[in-house]
Amino acid sequence: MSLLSLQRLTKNFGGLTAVSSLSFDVQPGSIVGLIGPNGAGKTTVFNLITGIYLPDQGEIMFRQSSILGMRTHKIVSLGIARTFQTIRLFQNLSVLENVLAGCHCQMRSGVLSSMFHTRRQRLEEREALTRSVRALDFVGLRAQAGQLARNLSYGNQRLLELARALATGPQLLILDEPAGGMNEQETRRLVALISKLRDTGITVLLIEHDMTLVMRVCEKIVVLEYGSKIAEGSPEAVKNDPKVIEAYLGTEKEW
Ligand SMILES: Nc1ncnc2c1ncn2[C@@H]1O[C@H](COP(=O)(O)OP(=O)(O)OP(=O)(O)O)[C@@H](O)[C@H]1O
Repeated sequence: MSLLSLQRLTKNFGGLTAVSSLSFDVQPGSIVGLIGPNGAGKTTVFNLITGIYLPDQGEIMFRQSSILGMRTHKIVSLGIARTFQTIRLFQNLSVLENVLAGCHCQMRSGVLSSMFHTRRQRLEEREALTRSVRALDFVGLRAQAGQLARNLSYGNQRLLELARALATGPQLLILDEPAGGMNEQETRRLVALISKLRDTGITVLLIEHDMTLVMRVCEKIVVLEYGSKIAEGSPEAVKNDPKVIEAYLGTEKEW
């Protein structure tokens, strides 16, 4: 049974159809890549899944239930976390504080509990701290927990975003160009981390222009062009698909 199922999703922006009747499934425990030329609609798909946009048509099922129309924080609490194409960190907060901020939407205590610092709130804070430290450990940034985010290298800032998403305890992790701006060594480390994530039972859906990374880590690849799916299958099958080759050759820019 699928963990995530997109069914005939369509999103228009004025006269432009950014995503057109798109359907695909993500199986639990898999690593799926969403690729396509610039402007193909990949980020829009992520924004639809995470509740930033509402589709004009279609359905989004997570664990067999519709998440259509839900607010982003509700979707996160159900077990979907994401990172963004451009780094979105609190640069003047510490590495640990950045991860803790990501846990915030999981907390149930209200304003009154915060004001009076109730037992429940203290418990939730301690749990958030444990999860945050564990996430930093996972990405290899525990030793830098006290540093300001802005003092981390670019590659480590990307890993910090990954840790922040991980600390929410997701079943599905959505990564928008996780290797963007990384050097070769950082990319290799990321590939190992993504495989390690899957080994812990987390399902990964990623957008990535680095084809070597995509081909190396993904079991399934979905290819978009002008908002429509033109291919879906194993890296080998997709690489040799004439429609994909044509779309790839037809674009001047790197995927
Ligand atoms: N909020 C918006 N309003 C209007 N048009 C938008 C909006 N978001 C995206 N688009 C348009 O929808 C199309 C798909 O954009 P999207 O960012 O999803 O593509 P992408 O495949 O992620 O591209 P890239 O690889 O460059 O990040 C583009 O033509 C884009 O200009």
